[in-house]
Amino acid sequence: MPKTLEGQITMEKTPSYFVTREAPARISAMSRDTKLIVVVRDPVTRAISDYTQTLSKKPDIPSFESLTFKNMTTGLIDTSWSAIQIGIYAKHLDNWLQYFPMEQILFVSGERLISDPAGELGRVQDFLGLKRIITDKHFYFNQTKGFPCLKKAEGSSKPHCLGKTKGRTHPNIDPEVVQRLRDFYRPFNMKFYQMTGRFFGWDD
Ligand SMILES: Nc1ncnc2c1ncn2[C@@H]1O[C@H](COP(=O)(O)OS(=O)(=O)O)[C@@H](OP(=O)(O)O)[C@H]1O
Repeated sequence: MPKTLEGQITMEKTPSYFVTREAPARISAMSRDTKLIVVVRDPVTRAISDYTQTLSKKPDIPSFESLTFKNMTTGLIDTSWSAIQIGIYAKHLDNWLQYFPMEQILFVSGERLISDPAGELGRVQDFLGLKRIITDKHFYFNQTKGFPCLKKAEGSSKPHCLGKTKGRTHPNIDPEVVQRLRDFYRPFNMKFYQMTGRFFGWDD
């Protein structure tokens, strides 16, 4: 990481940090003051999105349903499959809390980032000790895309929306498998809500 001058914030983004065992110790050894921001969404939708992304690169992979189970007959879920593993947020957070206090970690809701981007970014700005510069007036909702877009991109007068790889159509998954996954994640989600003090609403 480059040195940071007074009045500057240095940021780095890598999705796999949150689920990498060695990451908290290494980041803490670099700087114990580091603030951490993690975007989380319903782990079931997350798993399907993850699978959809892999499928777009490797169309020959087995079905989501068959990858979900270690044993289809007993219904034993394959927790070693990364698409499933990553969504066990409470377990990953436990690992981070060995090195960082909860006050240094902010969880952003992926769902709210779509339905209320300004509200969610308001929390981010507060967490980073920044003035709330980004507000509702910076966004509009693009119905076709299903995502908010920036009215003006930085250094441009043109709007900016998310790229083509965001908002891929997810395949239809057997509702029984989805339900089985909901049941699997529920206790981990409850623990995660408790740990973070925020109810993400994935288990309504
Ligand atoms: N800004 C913002 N707000 C809300 N949701 C967002 C945002 N950026 C990415 N996404 C969604 O995250 C999913 C994974 O996207 P990634 O950027 O990590 O990967 S990828 O570029 O699509 O490969 C992928 O989810 P799905 O589209 O549901 O599969 C993205 O749409």
